[in-house]
Amino acid sequence: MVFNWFRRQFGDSQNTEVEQVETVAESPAEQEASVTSEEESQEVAADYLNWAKAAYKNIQQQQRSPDEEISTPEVEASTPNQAEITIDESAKALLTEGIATTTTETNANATVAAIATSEVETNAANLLEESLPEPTETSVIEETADTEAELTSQSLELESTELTETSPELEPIASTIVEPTTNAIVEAATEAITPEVITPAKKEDSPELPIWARESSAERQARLERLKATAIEEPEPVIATKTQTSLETATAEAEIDFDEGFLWSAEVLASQGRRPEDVSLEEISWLKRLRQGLDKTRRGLINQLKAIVGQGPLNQDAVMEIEALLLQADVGVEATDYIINTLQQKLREEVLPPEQAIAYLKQILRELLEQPYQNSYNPIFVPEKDTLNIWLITGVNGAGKTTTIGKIAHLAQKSGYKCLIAAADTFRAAAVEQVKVWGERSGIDVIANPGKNADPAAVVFDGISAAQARGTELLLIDTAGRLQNKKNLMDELSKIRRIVDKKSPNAKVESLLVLDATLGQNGLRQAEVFSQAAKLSGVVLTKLDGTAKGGVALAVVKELGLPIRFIGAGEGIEDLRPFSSYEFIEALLSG
Ligand SMILES: Nc1nc2c(ncn2[C@@H]2O[C@H](COP(=O)(O)OP(=O)(O)OP(=O)(O)O)[C@@H](O)[C@H]2O)c(=O)[nH]1
Repeated sequence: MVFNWFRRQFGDSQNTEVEQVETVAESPAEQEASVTSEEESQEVAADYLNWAKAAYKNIQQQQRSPDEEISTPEVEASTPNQAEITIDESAKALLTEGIATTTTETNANATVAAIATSEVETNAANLLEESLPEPTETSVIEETADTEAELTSQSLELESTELTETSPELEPIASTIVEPTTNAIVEAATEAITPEVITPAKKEDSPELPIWARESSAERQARLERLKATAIEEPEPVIATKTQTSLETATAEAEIDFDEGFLWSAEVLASQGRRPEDVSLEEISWLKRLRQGLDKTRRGLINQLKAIVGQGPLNQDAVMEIEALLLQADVGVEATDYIINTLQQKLREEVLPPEQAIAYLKQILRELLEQPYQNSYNPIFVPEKDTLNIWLITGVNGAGKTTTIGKIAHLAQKSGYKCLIAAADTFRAAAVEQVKVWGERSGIDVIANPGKNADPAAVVFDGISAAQARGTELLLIDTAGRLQNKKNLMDELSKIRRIVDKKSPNAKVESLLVLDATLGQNGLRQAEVFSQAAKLSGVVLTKLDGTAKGGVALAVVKELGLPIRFIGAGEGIEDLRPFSSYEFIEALLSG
């Protein structure tokens, strides 16, 4: 059975009404109730440990026989609450000395919620009468599409000054675009978008650590070794029974350690109602990478927040301190105000101990990230099987568009979708070459036009023709981000959209904006321009690894009202996953 990486579930159900395992946030009262006694919290911790052990054992089995069906591991623990508690002495020691304290914030009563998927909105309203580009030569990389060969190439004369690779600016430069219909549009420079660079003040690490991290790392390592020795079988060498790609080999050979990162990842998955026998090393590794990636943002936040929030009702000084922390993490003014007001209201009513105050804060942040789902955005963002889904990928050059396309193509391929890429960012030859490289990496064909100054609209046309001929399920279109002004950008994107709607009126069309998280608040200005130019379905937030501005995710949602659909936390092909507000906030604020 294929694991659908977009749904994070096995199977490729074609239902639009899909069931999704979802964490239902506990109310603070429930959270309080769940930590009434030390004994109970130890039981919850023991459940999580059992879950982690079962998942670890299952992953070991997967590594031993990658081709075999995943079988249910001997240790039965479908959810933490149902898990049998059979813990040896080492595990008990580990529990009593720490893990229990970390579980109080999490949702041990994860429930399965059915969420209806609504039809993807298509923008048929803007369908205008426009002649499509005239057919000329087009090449298909890797494989020639046996399609309606009336494919097109129109010269697009553009005099543009190339911006530097690292600059996200859209410079105002006079340009001339010859439309496929030969109507020349001469645009004078109108607007400039010049991001400011805000460098947040660096925060020193607070010495305060969660209890389970207080012991020395040597002691902790020894404890974990004891646990492994007594409770977990050592993995046997991997026996590959099929020809593996380099990626598969890398995954199969990856180290699997029953360490803190594994325990944390297991707890996050278990809290969402996942079953240990359905969890793969890739999922665990991703969570570990996400947490590691958000390390810089977290270090500036968590310990100081704990120190402030734990003091009881917030006075004005404390509020200002929290405000400053959130703003430094690039959470933005609007989101910060919302968070502070909500938190303050709660803390006025009752005094919460630090752990519970943090749990409540997590709930506020999760709810904030999920706000767009209450206003017309579908929480499920999954390509529909046996249908042509067209995803337009937009964003300024350098934001990570090409990389994102490669990573989504990889996810699609792993999830059993027939995928194709159209390289319609034709402004820079290197951009097309990069898409080709990513296509090769993920084994996905790329439709491109080898000619200089090829018309992006023509490439889109060709891409759709090829996708229709091949029964493609997901067509990813790389669009240009480096247009000289807002009018050009809007014209370009709306032209592409018109072609998509006209050529494939039944396709499920989505537009994703790729934003570079390291730009923090400055990225929001780009987002505003793009959201005016295209009806966006959501945002892909890239480069979350290594930035202290991870809080920008909250600003994106609060200020633009857009949902985050994917997050990228690294340059590798596996370093992008569908966004989960629960996992993001756990990674951002884990102790
Ligand atoms: N650290 C990190 N780097 C990333 C991530 N995503 C992309 N990058 C890097 O960002 C740089 C720009 O990425 P591209 O995908 O080429 O960006 P683009 O928007 O397509 O820009 P053009 O290639 O100029 O069209 C590359 O060096 C990527 O490896 C990420 O999540 N983390």
